[in-house]
Amino acid sequence: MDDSLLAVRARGITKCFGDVVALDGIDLDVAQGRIHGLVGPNGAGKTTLLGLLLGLAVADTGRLEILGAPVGRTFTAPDGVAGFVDGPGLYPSLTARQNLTALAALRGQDTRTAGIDDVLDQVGLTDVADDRVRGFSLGMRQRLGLAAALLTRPRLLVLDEPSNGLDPAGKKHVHGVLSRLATQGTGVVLSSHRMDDLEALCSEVTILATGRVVFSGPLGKLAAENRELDYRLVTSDPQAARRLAAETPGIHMVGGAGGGQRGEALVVRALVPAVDELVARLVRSGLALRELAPVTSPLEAAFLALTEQDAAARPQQTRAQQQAAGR
Ligand SMILES: Nc1ncnc2c1ncn2[C@@H]1O[C@H](COP(=O)(O)OP(=O)(O)OP(=O)(O)O)[C@@H](O)[C@H]1O
Repeated sequence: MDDSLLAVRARGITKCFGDVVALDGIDLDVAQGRIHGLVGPNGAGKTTLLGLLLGLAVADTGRLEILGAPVGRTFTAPDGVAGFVDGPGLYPSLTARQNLTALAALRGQDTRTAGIDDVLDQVGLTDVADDRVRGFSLGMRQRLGLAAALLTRPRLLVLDEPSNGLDPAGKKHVHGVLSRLATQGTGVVLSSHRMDDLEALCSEVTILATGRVVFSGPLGKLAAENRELDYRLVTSDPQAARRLAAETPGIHMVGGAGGGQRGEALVVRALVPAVDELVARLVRSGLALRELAPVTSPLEAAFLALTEQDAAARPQQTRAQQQAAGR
């Protein structure tokens, strides 16, 4: 990838807290205009990594470049970066609008032209703009935090679990905002435990486990290359579909056509090319394919497999163990 188009370029990033190795040699590339998901079990290092991108902490070792500029060793948000970890910092006794006005004034922006009404509208908080934040739900605070970040017109947006507490309408607003920002060229890095959100939003993901990257790349690569998944198929002729599936190389029968819901679904385990071949055979035989979907999403399947493998192979190291291993 052309480095000049990278919003984030991290190489060999390590961060310890006392004896705990929170990040252990992280490499990460995030292109401008992409939404990049960070996923991993509790304690994997997601918040620590996001904190480094926001300038809330500095790495012990490694090289971090944000929007093409190397990050120094001071606790300052790199230019063009906005976002939050552990929830946005807001004044509870002020209204939503007053919070944004205060933040804009602190940054030296003209509060009349800062676009406060526009960002409130983008995150769907216009109706409660003059209510005090003290009474806001978690989801409303998250949306106001996003509005505050938008005011700075960031070129890199960093969000820790932005979907937390969002109702479906709030999620629609937040997803819309992030997708629009990415279309306009802003890089977005966000963490989440919600695989469905990540799949809906992100073009690429990094899976962290015990402070290390176990996968980083396009979501499609997880489905296409990594492993067999279970797929559920509904066709116009379940018995014929079952026969064809049994004859197709690389297809393993898991259940269905009798065992499936309402006796009509077939569940097979296969890699993507074998599923493609099965679909071609179904169509050639004149069967209608009415549904085809993975039973567990590719991201969830990869997440479980990769993080379980990692946990079995390598429990989280302490700094002393890491040094003893020569790293
Ligand atoms: N300030 C700190 N002091 C001591 N240890 C810390 C600190 N921050 C993080 N850690 C430790 O670093 C490791 C990574 O924590 P981090 O919060 O980055 O994980 P996470 O992936 O965000 O987890 P979660 O999904 O639970 O939010 C954990 O073992 C955690 O206990």
